[in-house]
Amino acid sequence: MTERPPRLGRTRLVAVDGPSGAGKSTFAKTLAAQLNATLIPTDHFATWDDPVAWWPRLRAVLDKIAENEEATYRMTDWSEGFPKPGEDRTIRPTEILVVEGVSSARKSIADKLTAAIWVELEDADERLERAVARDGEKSREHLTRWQAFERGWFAVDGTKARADYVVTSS
Ligand SMILES: Nc1ncnc2c1ncn2[C@@H]1O[C@H](COP(=O)(O)OP(=O)(O)OP(=O)(O)O)[C@@H](O)[C@H]1O
Ligand SMILES: Nc1ccn([C@H]2C[C@H](O)[C@@H](COP(=O)(O)O)O2)c(=O)n1
Repeated sequence: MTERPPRLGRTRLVAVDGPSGAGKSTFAKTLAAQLNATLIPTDHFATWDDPVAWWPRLRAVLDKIAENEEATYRMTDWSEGFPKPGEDRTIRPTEILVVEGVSSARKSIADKLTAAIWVELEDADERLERAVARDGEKSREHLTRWQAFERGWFAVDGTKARADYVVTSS
């Protein structure tokens, strides 16, 4: 990854995208630790009612990092299994920034990405069961709705076709 050039100012921005339950968060945590990178999960912005339209708030953070400035945002808190406003988080300029979550590799950020990684697991039922096992049975309805939404999003955005790497979960 460090052989590829930075495209967000001095920062190498790496996006880990793919459908819910495929293993993005798990993969991205390991990747960020190995690269000594800062990790921003899009869960810090998304809520059930706002799956992707929060983007301007994350984009504002990325724009500050591109200017080599620190940036602060209010995290969504999922600790009780539902989204509520959480604490502020400040991100400092960094050599490598990993952004992980559905829509993190969206078309509008493609020219700033050092790498787009697509994490997938073909079996949609298995993905749903993994996500329900993670979040609890009460989340099944939300997750089912979310997975239907993201299918449409990915089809329109064409995310996978732009990926530099495809990681297949097993
Ligand atoms: N390779 C794997 N094999 C089995 N289970 C896995 C694997 N990778 C992740 N999981 C588990 O599957 C669940 C979903 O993984 P994870 O949260 O990383 O996916 P995600 O793509 O980030 O999902 P979401 O978009 O819903 O946040 C978690 O409970 C995780 O521990
Ligand atoms: N513990 C969590 C965290 C997030 N979610 C929601 C947030 C999104 O609506 C959706 C997918 O998140 P992404 O992979 O895009 O970061 O899941 C949740 O239900 N439980």
